[in-house]
Amino acid sequence: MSEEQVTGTQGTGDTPDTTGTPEDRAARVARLRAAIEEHRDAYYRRDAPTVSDAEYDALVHELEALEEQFPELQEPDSPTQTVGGAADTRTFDPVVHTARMYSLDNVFSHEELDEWFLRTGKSVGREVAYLCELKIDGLAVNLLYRDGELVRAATRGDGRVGEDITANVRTIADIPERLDTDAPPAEVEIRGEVFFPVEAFGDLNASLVEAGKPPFANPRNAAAGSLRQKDPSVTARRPLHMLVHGIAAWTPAPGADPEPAAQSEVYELLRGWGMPISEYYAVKHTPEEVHAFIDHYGEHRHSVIHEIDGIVVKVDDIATQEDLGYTSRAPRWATAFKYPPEEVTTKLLDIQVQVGRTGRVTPFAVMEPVLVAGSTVERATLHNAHEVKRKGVLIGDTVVLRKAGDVIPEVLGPVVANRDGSEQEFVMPSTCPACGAELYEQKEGDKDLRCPNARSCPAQLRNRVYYLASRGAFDIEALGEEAATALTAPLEPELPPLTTEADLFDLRPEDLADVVIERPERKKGVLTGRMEKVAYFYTKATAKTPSRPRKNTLTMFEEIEKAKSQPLWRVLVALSIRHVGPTAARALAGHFRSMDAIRAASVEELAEVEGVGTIIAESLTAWFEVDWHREIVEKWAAAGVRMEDEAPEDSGVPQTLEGLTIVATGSLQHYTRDGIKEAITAAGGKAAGSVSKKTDYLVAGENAGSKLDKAESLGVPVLDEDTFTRLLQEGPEAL
Ligand SMILES: NC(=O)c1ccc[n+]([C@@H]2O[C@H](COP(=O)([O-])OP(=O)(O)OC[C@H]3O[C@@H](n4cnc5c(N)ncnc54)[C@H](O)[C@@H]3O)[C@@H](O)[C@H]2O)c1
Ligand SMILES: [Zn+2]
Repeated sequence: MSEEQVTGTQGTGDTPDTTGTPEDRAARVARLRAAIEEHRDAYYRRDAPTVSDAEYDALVHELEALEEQFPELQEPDSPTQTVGGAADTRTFDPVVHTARMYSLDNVFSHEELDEWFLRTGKSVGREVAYLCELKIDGLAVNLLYRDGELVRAATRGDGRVGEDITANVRTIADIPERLDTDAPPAEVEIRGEVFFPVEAFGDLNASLVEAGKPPFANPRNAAAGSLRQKDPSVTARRPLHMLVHGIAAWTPAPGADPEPAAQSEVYELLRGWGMPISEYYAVKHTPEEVHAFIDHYGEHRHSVIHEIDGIVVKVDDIATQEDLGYTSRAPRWATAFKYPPEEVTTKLLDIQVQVGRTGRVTPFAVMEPVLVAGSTVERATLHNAHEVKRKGVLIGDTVVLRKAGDVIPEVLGPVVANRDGSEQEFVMPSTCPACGAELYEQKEGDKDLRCPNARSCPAQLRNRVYYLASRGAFDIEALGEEAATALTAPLEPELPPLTTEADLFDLRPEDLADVVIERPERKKGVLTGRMEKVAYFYTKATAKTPSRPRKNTLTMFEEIEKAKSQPLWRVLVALSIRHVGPTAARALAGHFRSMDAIRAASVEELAEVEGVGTIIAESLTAWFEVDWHREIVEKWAAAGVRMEDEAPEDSGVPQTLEGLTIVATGSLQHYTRDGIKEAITAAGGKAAGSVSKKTDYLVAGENAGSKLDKAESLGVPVLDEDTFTRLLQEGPEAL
């Protein structure tokens, strides 16, 4: 990066700063151009960008806006007018492309896309069909076939001159040496994208780290770096794939296949020749259909094996493409709709460890807060010490952080080029940070380390208490994360109100009068960076009023009281027995109906219950063998927690769903996630979590995602909410 960090107006469509003197503007334009060229060099030549694509795009966007508003600043060799990249002719032989390779223009919103439709529609003068396809985030490659034989493969380079990577490309299994046709054209260039499957990325970085080599920041760089190797045997070991998306430089041969007249026909022809074609393209006839295609893949961006950064929209008819032509850097007949970025770079400030509910000690990344996919992220789990090593990240690194929609944020890899030598390797502690106990591996060679002090490690106890109050267990809303800390690990008194969850239902408000916790101080909701001590459950005494329980504390006690009559499956979940989540707990409660019966059952009897199995059965029996575990159940029972469910006959609910397995997905109007499962189970059905061939019905609400796709592909009947209600009331005959 240049001596001075040039950053752009992040995001899209922001107007650049156009105030200031013409000299200021010219200087800004010069700085932007220099920074963009530097980034291009790092990205295309070294396969190691130092900023995220979003940051790069923001620079380009600002430059474009300035050049548009002040035409006197335009230059033919500005990065806005040229295809990014240059052939590295010291490592590779240069290749002059027979037909130029272009970049693509971008739009960042549906409005901008509509403007593009309007522009193209106006130039063409009639309605046209559009071919929509996924924009593959990989490396552009040009394949030259002469008389049906692959004779040369090259990178894009600057669009005119690329790099000869023929030997490397021959190692990619997707790419045929010979076109599967008896009548090939005399010469044709086939263009496409080489990519690195997202799933294989973690393994590649792990093996690089192990060999003492720098890891890649993301799959796109892994593709480029793997292909642009001096030694093709290195490329051969990488799981590269290719998808092709265009032809150029077609020279006919007598009697050969005719040149296609539409982009969609190109794909049919290429498929017939044995070339790898994406299965996700479609011809659309109206802008509305194109918008819908874009929205669909915006939601299903991750069901594809490669990364996608957008959708490419192309005029389908090739004669019309030719009429529309090209600018100096991109076709006018196509544009790329860019999705909001999911990858950003940020600083890895520290790696800390946390102790979970079951004693697992996991490292997590503490990062400079950064906005990605709509939310601010500052932490991400790193799973275990082994995973930290595999990723090759060091404390102090700039890292690529990826957050996809609602998916948990993930640190992809380090930006090695930004290291200055001050970065530090993470060292996994050998003792528990919460209780000091020596950590152990549960099984020889386990990647996870655990704290053995299950009963009284404050961190484990706190997390169990937080969990037992959660929505899937007792559902005690007023007992959140902070209250769980205050009950089990307060600053004062030294002996916390709870030293085991067995005593939860025996707590009284007066036991909590002295509890003080320490927490980050906020002024008007904003963190001040200082810590403050607060009396947590009680108000502070003043000269006039004595200390008394806060409203929230009283609510917590009311909710704890109510929790005593929760159904058996919720009690089971609340016990934090490994592998016994809501689904298994429902199955167990449905079958045995009482805690005593579950406790008395043998491993075999437990394992026989549908949805339970040996692992859960063994985990249950082992759990009941521990004294302090049994004490929890006994103390809860003595305090009045209900330990059995009413018999199904007594429940009065007609068993309309007997023998049916039903999955619910999406948001429903009259049921919560748990509510619908309860309704299904109460009516004798099985509420399953995922769709399989055994699923009888899928109940789909609004924004149903992958489960709906799966059900449709397996032919599982899909019900809307009203139909489900009818099924519930009248049974399957009613449908
Ligand atoms: N982080 C950085 O420092 C840095 C530097 C330079 C470029 N970049 C990134 O690279 C991109 C710009 O590069 P670009 O000029 O190559 O443009 P582009 O990647 O936005 O679009 C052009 C390319 O898309 C490819 N493509 C993928 N799927 C396609 C399909 N289905 N049909 C047609 N083409 C398809 C083609 O190979 C074509 O060359 C931006 O995303 C930018 O953020 C990042
Ligand atoms: Zn511990």
